[in-house]
Amino acid sequence: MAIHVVLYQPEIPSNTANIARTCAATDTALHLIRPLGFSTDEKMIKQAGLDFWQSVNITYYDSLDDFFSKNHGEFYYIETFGETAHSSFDFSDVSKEHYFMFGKETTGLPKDLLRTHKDHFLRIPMNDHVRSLNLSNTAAILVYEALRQQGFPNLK
Ligand SMILES: C[S@@+](CC[C@H](N)C(=O)[O-])C[C@H]1O[C@@H](n2cnc3c(N)ncnc32)[C@H](O)[C@@H]1O
Repeated sequence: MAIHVVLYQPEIPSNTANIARTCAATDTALHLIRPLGFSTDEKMIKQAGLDFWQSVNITYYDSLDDFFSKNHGEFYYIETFGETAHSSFDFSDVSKEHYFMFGKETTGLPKDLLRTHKDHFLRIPMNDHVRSLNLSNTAAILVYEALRQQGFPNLK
């Protein structure tokens, strides 16, 4: 899988459900870093009507360190305080693993990631009428930007 969505401690179930649907529709891997603000047990998934959940390639992690120790590739941090537009990087190489990490709804990504990865922090351009975009919209924007650059492989 060349495209990966990584959610850092997501809190709102409907956001993760929307993102999981996007991942299911685009063969994108989903990585969830705990703690999660909701349960993902079978009963909850069934009650929420998430019939696509089983077709998403989901991996769970106990911490950021756990995530980084198990994944290798190009990491991008999608955050309002990024200084580079999200479309400025080349995601077109399908032989590479592109990881897009998104922050939690209330507080975003940990600021200390900036110290070592500042040049890979990407912002989706917007004005200052709102503090941020909805998390699930931002994931869809990044996934589809990467897919557009890759020519929408295996999608119709
Ligand atoms: C609701 S935002 C909250 C984070 C934000 N730093 C804050 O505290 O105002 C949740 C997540 O959505 C993503 N996000 C929202 N708007 C964004 C934008 N314009 N550019 C990049 N990422 C954005 C980021 O991944 C962010 O961590």
